[in-house]
Amino acid sequence: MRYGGSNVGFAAITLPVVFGWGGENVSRLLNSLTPPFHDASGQHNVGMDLIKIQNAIAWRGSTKVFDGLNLSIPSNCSTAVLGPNGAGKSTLMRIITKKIYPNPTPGCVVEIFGKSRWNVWELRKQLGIVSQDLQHSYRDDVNGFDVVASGFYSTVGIPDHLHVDEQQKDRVDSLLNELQIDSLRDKRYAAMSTGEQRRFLMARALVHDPQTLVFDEPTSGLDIPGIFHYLKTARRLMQSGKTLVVVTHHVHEIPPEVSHLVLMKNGDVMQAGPKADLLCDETISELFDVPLKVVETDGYFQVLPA
Ligand SMILES: Nc1ncnc2c1ncn2[C@@H]1O[C@H](COP(=O)(O)OP(=O)(O)OP(=O)(O)O)[C@@H](O)[C@H]1O
Repeated sequence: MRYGGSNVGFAAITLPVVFGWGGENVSRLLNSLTPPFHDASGQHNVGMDLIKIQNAIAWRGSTKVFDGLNLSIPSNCSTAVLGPNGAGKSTLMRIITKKIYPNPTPGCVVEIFGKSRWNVWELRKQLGIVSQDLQHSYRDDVNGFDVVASGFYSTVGIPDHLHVDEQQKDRVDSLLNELQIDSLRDKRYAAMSTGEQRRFLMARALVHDPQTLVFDEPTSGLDIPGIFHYLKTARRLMQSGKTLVVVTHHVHEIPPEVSHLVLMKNGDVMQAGPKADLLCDETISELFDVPLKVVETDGYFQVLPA
């Protein structure tokens, strides 16, 4: 089945339209404005932030979510952005995925891989995203294969004018196999369980083999085996050299390999630093405004009422 349209694609189209540009030249121009994050060998430039946001003011409807947000996520380790409901995590995700833009005030910086301007399709090749928004974007009748293949085009489904070639089909099939969802290849996405849908979105995020993946509330709606499957997959990805950013309000979603934390509260960064320093009773109690005890077993964390 073939489908068109996506918010992600919309964002990619919006940039050129807003600036009055069009075509491939746009991508070339945008990418030439700042130095590339990757050098000629495809390695990350050392010391550059993965995401850097400075002085960002952002609104959702009539709510001012960020009033001068400063946040940075390092490129040399995996990070969890942790915070309670309403902290601004989804809004941050929308800024990263270019679904919303902060007010264009002087001093406002939003850099991803060291670049402030992106062709969103190019960005998708380097940043694989699994988000709640994406999970709910697919039409009921799209099948598993198309969900994954649509990652090549950052679309939701495969529009009629786009073609999935043999090499792309092979890549999709190998990812379905890797994530153990090949038996669901032709199943309707709407008829899949939440956990199955999440695995298809993970495969979709991996089609370009991006160095960096962003998982937004990755275990929301999953049962215990589903949570363990996510943790196992996330760990395997990090052990194979990928960088993960996990955006969550649950400490149990933070795999042992994640070493850096950004704690968000009330639209601001409360603290940021090594996980070992921040995942403690006092800091996590302050973050969630409730007395909590943090327990750790084999690098996995959980919180209990204090
Ligand atoms: N569409 C909207 N219109 C108005 N206010 C909104 C809208 N979406 C979010 N907000 C507000 O923006 C603030 C930040 O919300 P956001 O969804 O970014 O937080 P969050 O950390 O992702 O929360 P959660 O963990 O519950 O998903 C909240 O006060 C929320 O009520």
